[in-house]
Amino acid sequence: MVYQPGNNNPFAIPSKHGEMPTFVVRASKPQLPPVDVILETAEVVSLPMRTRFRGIAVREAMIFRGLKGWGEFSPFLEYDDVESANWLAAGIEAAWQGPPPAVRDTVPVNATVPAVPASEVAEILARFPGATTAKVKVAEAGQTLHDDVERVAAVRELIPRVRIDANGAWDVPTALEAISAIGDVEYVEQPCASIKELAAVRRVVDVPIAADESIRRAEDPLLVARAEAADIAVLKVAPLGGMRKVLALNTALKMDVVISSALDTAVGMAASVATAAALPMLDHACGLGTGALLERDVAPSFVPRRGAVSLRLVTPDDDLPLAAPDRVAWWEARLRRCHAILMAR
Ligand SMILES: O=C(O)CCC(=O)c1ccccc1C(=O)O
Ligand SMILES: [Mg+2]
Repeated sequence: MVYQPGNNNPFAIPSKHGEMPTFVVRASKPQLPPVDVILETAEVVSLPMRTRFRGIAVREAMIFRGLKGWGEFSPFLEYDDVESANWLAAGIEAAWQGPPPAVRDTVPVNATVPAVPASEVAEILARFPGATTAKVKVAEAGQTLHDDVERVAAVRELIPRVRIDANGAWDVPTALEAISAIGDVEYVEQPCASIKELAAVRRVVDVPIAADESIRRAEDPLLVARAEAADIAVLKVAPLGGMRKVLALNTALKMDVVISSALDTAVGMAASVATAAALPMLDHACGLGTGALLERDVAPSFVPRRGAVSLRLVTPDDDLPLAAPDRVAWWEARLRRCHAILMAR
């Protein structure tokens, strides 16, 4: 924490020229609420999806209330505790610090198209009214390049600006082949898994390359920029440890950014939208319309209207779709382990 200047410090002594001294006090780490305080208000929810996404048919999440509102803790089930601890830091920040100051109150969003057959594209896009950009999942396991080409073509007929996300599934030659087969796109998100491969693809193709996993799952989120491996940074608030962490990264990266959800519930989405709303510059649609992919949410979802979502605080509904007792116990144990990791950081 930084206190300055010393104007309201009763112990400050003005210099002989009359200025008050500036001094800086740094806490060793941000204040963490005790884990039992978090657990007092915590609920574990189980949210069915309208369409399977990233292999997920039911989204589980823990939400809890702090002094400034609600926070979400929802790392994907397969993530380890060290990675998941970032998600907890983000939830605690939302609940005990609240959002940073906004510079806009709506955020343009892309339609998010899971790896569905081309025949289902229109029905998915109808959930994102007014969207002028669509993000299409490609390179799904068990599917072919032909499936991707057909799906993207079906999207393009309805929404001209398309970005694709391969989630790191291609090697370099496959990425080059796929990018040329799929044709004109706004950008290609995470075509390959490693930073080296991203850089190799980027050197050869004209389309911009976006990095997602190479930032949010990396030891050092700045490596992508140093390696000149991407044009655009896709930043997710929970995996990167919170709203202020993402705003700091945005400054450090000196790249165009897109804020995207991690399949957040409305509670996590409020923090993601608040982050996008606080960016000094925002030139691209964000991936914050995924509430439209949930059958049920913890509060009214951030569903896009006229291609944008609106900034707002979220209070969960009274009748939450609660998870079964064994799942609640699993999430409580995970919360305790991740909290211990944050205490030790
Ligand atoms: O960016 C979007 O349109 C939606 C968010 C999204 O795609 C996503 C959601 C959960 C986990 C991973 C991803 C991803 O971008 O890879
Ligand atoms: Mg992605």
